[in-house]
Amino acid sequence: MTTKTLLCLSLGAPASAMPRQLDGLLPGWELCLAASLRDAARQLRSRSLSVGLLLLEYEPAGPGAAVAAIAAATAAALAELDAFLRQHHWLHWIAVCHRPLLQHEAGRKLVGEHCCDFHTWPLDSARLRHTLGHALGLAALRAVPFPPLPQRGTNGSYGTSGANGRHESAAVQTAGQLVGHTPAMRRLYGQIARVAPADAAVLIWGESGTGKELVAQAIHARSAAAAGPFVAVNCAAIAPGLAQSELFGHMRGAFTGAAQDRRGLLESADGGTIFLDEIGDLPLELQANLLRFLQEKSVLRVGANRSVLVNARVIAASHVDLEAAVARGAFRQDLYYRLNVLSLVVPALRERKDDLPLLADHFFERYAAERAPRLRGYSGAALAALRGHDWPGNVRELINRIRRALIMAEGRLIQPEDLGLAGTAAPDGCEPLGGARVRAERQAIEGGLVQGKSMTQVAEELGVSRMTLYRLMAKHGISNPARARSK
Ligand SMILES: Nc1ncnc2c1ncn2[C@@H]1O[C@H](COP(=O)(O)OP(=O)(O)OP(=O)(O)O)[C@@H](O)[C@H]1O
Repeated sequence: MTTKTLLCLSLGAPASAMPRQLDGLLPGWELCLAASLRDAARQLRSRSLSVGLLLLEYEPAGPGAAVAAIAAATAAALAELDAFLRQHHWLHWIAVCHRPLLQHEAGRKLVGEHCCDFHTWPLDSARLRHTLGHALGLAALRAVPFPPLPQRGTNGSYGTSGANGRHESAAVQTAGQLVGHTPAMRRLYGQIARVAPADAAVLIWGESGTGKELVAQAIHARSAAAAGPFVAVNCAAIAPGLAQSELFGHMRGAFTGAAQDRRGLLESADGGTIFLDEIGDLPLELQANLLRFLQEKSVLRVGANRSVLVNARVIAASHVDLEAAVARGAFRQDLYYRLNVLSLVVPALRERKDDLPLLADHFFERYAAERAPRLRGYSGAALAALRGHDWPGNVRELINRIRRALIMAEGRLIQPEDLGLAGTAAPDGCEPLGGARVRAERQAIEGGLVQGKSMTQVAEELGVSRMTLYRLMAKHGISNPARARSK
């Protein structure tokens, strides 16, 4: 029997009340309990969940006090919840509340906008189970690997109304959390769908802020381990002295301060995926241990004399050239080969500028709670400025600029200066350097390949290693002509 998992977020009542309220109500469901928005966000980061039950315990002050008695504190809590639900809109939410909450405008709006159904106390448990089963079924339908991509209409529109009157079609909303419809992104979606079911390690390369963690999440969500945890570790952020115990765990007394046995991050990813971001920053000593884990699928806690079997898939990511790190002796070659079984390249934003309007609309909606209500979208000049910029910080930079604009904009439309991009729109007839650079790179590779030379020769002439040549070919979607000829 497959496990039915549910996030239960209870607000407005003591955390201890929740297990009691749900006791015996939902047999066959595994409940992930969260008593705060922060707690819920944490659960959503570490698990792949598609259905959420919102237990809204806000009660009026007393009988008859119904509508007016929803205190200011409750209104503030509802506003905070509204922002949270906007952020986690891909979940199917079902609300359980007291009837008076629905007589209050903020409560009614929140449930109406974010939830696919609601129930009031006292609960009809059979109907609740039916609703939850239905929501899970809908979520499973939606989880079909990357739904069809949005079709650009004749007027350049994409579906229902987005920030610029463009449509954010259902496809955009649900392609995991990755947004983009350019050939480069479509190629990436195809690669994600292909590597997800395999059990091998995956290495993701891409500049900082391109979305490597989202790609890792998308692979996890489509893998056989999707119901298990997704544990993300930033190798660059672990304190050097603690790295061994953080990753592999420790036994009580193993070192000063080890007051009890503690499992490491690898063990907590058992049954799921461990995402090792900035893998190039992992100290050499730990690289050896990680290699052992990849070979033996077991971990030895610090101070332990027996190892524990752990079944976790490893997805690693790097924004630095690991091959160069291997050449410098900063990264183990055997680990590099072990991790690089399946590799993906996430394209930089400057290489897929046709995604900018879609991404801009997406973040306009995602951070809607931060914007002034009068703000309607982007001016033509702002869209041109987005296109004219080179995006060294990639999607993360785009998010930061849009969030700044949502707060700073004074008019009804975002202007280039709100984005901090005044004067960056590409003047007619002059191509921004980023685009020109990418095109030149592609032409040089294609030029070398068509002359029937071996990959080693082409790599030598271009002044890069063979691995880098393969990586660049994947980035530009250039296939190996020798392989194509032999088909
Ligand atoms: N294609 C995309 N669609 C929607 N959001 C995206 C996309 N790519 C990136 N993002 C968002 O951009 C931000 C940065 O993405 P992420 O952290 O995955 O990048 P990264 O490549 O792992 O960065 P770093 O190398 O610095 O760790 C996140 O908020 C992520 O949600």
